Amino acid sequence: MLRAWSAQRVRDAEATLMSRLPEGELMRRAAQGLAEVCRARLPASGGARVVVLAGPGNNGADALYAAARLAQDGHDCVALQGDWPLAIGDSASWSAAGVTVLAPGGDWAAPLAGADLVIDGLLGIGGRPGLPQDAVAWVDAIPASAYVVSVDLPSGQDPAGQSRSDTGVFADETVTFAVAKPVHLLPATEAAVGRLTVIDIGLELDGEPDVERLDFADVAHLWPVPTIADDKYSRGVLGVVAGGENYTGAPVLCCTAAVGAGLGMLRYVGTPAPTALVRAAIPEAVHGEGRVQAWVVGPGLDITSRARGSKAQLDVARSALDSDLPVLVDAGGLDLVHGPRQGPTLLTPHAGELSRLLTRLEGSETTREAVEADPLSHARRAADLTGATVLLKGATTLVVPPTDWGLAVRSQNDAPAWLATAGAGDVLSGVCGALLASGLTPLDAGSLGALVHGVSADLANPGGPVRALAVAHGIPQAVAHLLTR
Ligand SMILES: NC(=O)C1=CN([C@@H]2O[C@H](COP(=O)(O)OP(=O)(O)OC[C@H]3O[C@@H](n4cnc5c(N)ncnc54)[C@H](O)[C@@H]3O)[C@@H](O)[C@H]2O)[C@@H](O)CC1
Ligand SMILES: [K+]
Repeated sequence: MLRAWSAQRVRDAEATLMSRLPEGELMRRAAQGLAEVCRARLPASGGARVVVLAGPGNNGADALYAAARLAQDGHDCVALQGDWPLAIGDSASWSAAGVTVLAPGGDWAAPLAGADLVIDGLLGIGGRPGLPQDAVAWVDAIPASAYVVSVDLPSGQDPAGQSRSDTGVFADETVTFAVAKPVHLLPATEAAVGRLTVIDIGLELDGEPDVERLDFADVAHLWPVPTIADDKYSRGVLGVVAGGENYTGAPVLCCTAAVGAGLGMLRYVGTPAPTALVRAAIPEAVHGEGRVQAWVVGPGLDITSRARGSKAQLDVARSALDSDLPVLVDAGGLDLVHGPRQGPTLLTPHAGELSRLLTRLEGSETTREAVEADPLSHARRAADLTGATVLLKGATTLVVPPTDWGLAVRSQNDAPAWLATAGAGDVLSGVCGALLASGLTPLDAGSLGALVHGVSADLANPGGPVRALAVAHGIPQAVAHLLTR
């Protein structure tokens, strides 16, 4: 599990540790780790051009110290200083250490254009979103051929990871200290981070983190692997209320994925046309209402439909939501959510569905663009209003429990971009529903389901396009791959 703590909690822990260490020791460790990573990216023979974007705070100091070490290897190190005093030393002391500091107003364009490696030490966890004025032009002029290493975080991006800045740095690699921070894992900022390297500086953080990410090694701990004592009922029976006369594909995708995830049994409740398709595609399914351990309500469900069988199907959907069983609510089923329900609940909207849900529940308009600009706050609002865990689908998928539970948010980024395709959400609902039926919490079912869904997409056609049905069919192999790796 990858864990991230907020900038404030890292600062508090740093302050405690610093009071027990010689002055400057933490920064020495940070700069040493940073220099080692940069060294590994540069030719051992020296001679590369390294350009430091030296900010006004300790982030800039880390970068300057690291550059001084690279200068010892024979690299040509230049630091750009903006309209602010350097955090540490002056141009004479850095020059003695092998780093040429270009004062504000100097000709920075030529050295930057020739950079092999850029060390972005503008802002770290003390940064507010946005860049210092002088640095905007520097960041814009970083050549595409340079390898950009951001110190602690890509400068200009929000350390809390809530909002994205298009003018901030987009790094090839971010070298952070002690632990990851939310900026590294959350959807608004993760794309700017590049490869993430965490350097041990002897700082331990404890208590519930702010953000968590399941990794492949977590699958073996969480996945409900059956034992010889199990039977089909003990492994979990899932009821799926999905599809309608106009939406016949969603239930096939959802049920295929759910059965493939290793359910004990699946019950399907649909209208005539999708029922015929589910009968043909998933012979394991049984049809009609009956005892289940969890429900999936909503893929391809049109609650306004008057077609044959729709009313009876909707009655089952409503009674599922009225029950105290775990329910995953997706797509059309989200229109049936009015507030907190009794049982464990996982809502799985995409940004557009979340904006509509919030608009309806709050009685004032929330746009899709607003959700996309700050996914975490909006998912949290929906979780707080409904008492449900909210899985917000996207390139990075968030799984957000209500604030007063005091739990970390999960953020999963396991899927290739090819997975942005119709039907992928129906597959995800089937996998997560199967996990709910086996007894996992909505938080675990959502994040583990998102991970397996992404891995299945990757394995279905590494490096190329995937269709949702291939992802659904690939779930059993993806689970085996993760359990036996
Ligand atoms: N605190 C510690 O013990 C350690 C800190 N380290 C480094 O120190 C960094 C934090 O240092 P600081 O607290 O000095 O903070 P930063 O270096 O992140 O930046 C703070 C400075 O930038 C200014 N600033 C912030 N946002 C701005 C904006 N948008 N536009 C213009 N100016 C802005 C602030 O007024 C302040 O002068 C970490 O990210 C890490 O790189 C490491 O050396 C490890 C140890
Ligand atoms: K930085």
